[in-house]
Amino acid sequence: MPSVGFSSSCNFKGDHFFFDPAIYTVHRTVTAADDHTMAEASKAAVVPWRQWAFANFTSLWFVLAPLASLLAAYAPRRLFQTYFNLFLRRRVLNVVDPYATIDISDTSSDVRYSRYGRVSDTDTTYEEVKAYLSEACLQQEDARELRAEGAKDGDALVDVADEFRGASLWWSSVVEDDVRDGFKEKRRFHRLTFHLRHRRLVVDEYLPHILFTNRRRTLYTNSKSRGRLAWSYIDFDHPTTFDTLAMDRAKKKDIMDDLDAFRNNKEFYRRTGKPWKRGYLLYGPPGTGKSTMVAAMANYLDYDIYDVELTVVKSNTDLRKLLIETTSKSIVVIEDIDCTLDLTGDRSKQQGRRPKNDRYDDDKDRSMVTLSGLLNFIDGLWSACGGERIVVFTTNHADKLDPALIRRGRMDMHIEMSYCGFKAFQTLAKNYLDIDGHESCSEAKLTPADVAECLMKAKRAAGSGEPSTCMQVLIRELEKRAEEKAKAEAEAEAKARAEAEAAMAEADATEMDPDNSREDRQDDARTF
Ligand SMILES: Nc1ncnc2c1ncn2[C@@H]1O[C@H](COP(=O)(O)OP(=O)(O)OP(=O)(O)O)[C@@H](O)[C@H]1O
Repeated sequence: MPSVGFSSSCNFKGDHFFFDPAIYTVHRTVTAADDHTMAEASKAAVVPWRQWAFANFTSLWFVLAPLASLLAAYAPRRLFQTYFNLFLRRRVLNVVDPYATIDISDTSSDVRYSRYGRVSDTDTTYEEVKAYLSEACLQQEDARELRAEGAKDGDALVDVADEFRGASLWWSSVVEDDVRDGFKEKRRFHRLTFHLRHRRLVVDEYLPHILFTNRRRTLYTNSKSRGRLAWSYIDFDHPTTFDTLAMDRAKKKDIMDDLDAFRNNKEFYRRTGKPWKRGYLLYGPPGTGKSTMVAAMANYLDYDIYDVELTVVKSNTDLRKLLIETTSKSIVVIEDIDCTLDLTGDRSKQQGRRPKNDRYDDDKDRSMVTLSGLLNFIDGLWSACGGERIVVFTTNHADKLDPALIRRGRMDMHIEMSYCGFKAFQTLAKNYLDIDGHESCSEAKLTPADVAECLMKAKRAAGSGEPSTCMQVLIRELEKRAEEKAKAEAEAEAKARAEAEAAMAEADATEMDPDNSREDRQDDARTF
């Protein structure tokens, strides 16, 4: 959560309100020219006033004193204090100083705690505001660049006046000493000052405007450091968009419409009692763009990505902890889910088959996340926390997954990523060679990754980038790839056929001469 706090500051000086009636009276009565007259006049004015005050104070005291002691005895002290703090003081202060400030602190040195203990810090609000201020500074000629006291060398901080819908706002950078548990640290924050009457505008519109337009997407991944599982993160800066994604246009539009419907229908989800989340299963052969699709989704929705590495998650509880720490407006991805874990629940079947990127030798380091743990992760009670979340599984073999894992409702949309068709080829030709509406397309089953590689080669080989030369190289390259692929497939097929024939021949031999084979088995037994 962004650390945004309100404070109303006030330079209240008591002497502004100091009032001495005696002196006031004396000055008003100084009209005579000589000292004697002045002294007489002052005596004449002061004495009756003092007498009046003394007489009234005494009688007032007799009235107020019992009232005060009654109040002190019976009035609830807290109520009194609250009333004073919330009402009287605020009223007075607002008249004296009608400006409010919001501090957005740099939390990089702070530590956040969840109910499970210390967690990684993931608040990037400070950096987003800084990006906004740097931009504003470039645009405003009168914005002063200054270094706040205590800032590190080379760290230019800004003092910027801004305007939003007619409201004037001022930003300044502040560095303060912060003493916690006996340790002194520098606390850095951006301070926004504005008139109190713009409070709603600032909170509801201005700050979201800054944080949204300067929001940098983040790619998180879970890792283990010193035995503790936490999200680590980097800026997510993937250039893929739905425009550059090569796939059938109608299919692409379907996906974009579905994402729009998800994003814009918060109210619908609330009304129908459904948690605001959606699951996508991306399946297809390697190199058909499953990971690329996730990047395109994140860029389209402007969401962060949480890339879950299941092999380092030891238990269902750890998985749940990770889930709780994800924020809304995010895509949680589990890639190659079929090879990451044994999700059948029968671990004995998995002996000898290690996960793709298993780095651990001991069984104690193996992930014990179960199918039910994963199902809970997707749509258990915890999964609804935060809302506006998308879950994506990618796999090369959808048929290997447990049907419970991918049933509609969990994985709402199943998207097949397939070989490069005509439209996909055109998109790639446009992306790589800047050629529009090219007619040729390989008949072979090439993945977009294969085609992309050919296009890169064609561009390199053509050197000058002349489209016609490029195309010749490309067509040659595609044909070569297609031949290689056909050859590899034919070889694989021939091998599989030979193996099947050998197995059938062995079975026939056993059937025709059962005694012989029994003798063989007895011989084997004697040898042992
Ligand atoms: N549909 C596509 N549109 C544009 N580029 C693509 C597409 N598919 C693949 N590519 C290119 O091929 C590369 C590999 O694609 P990607 O990693 O997305 O495939 P994948 O299906 O996730 O593969 P794997 O199953 O092995 O993880 C990408 O970097 C991208 O350049």
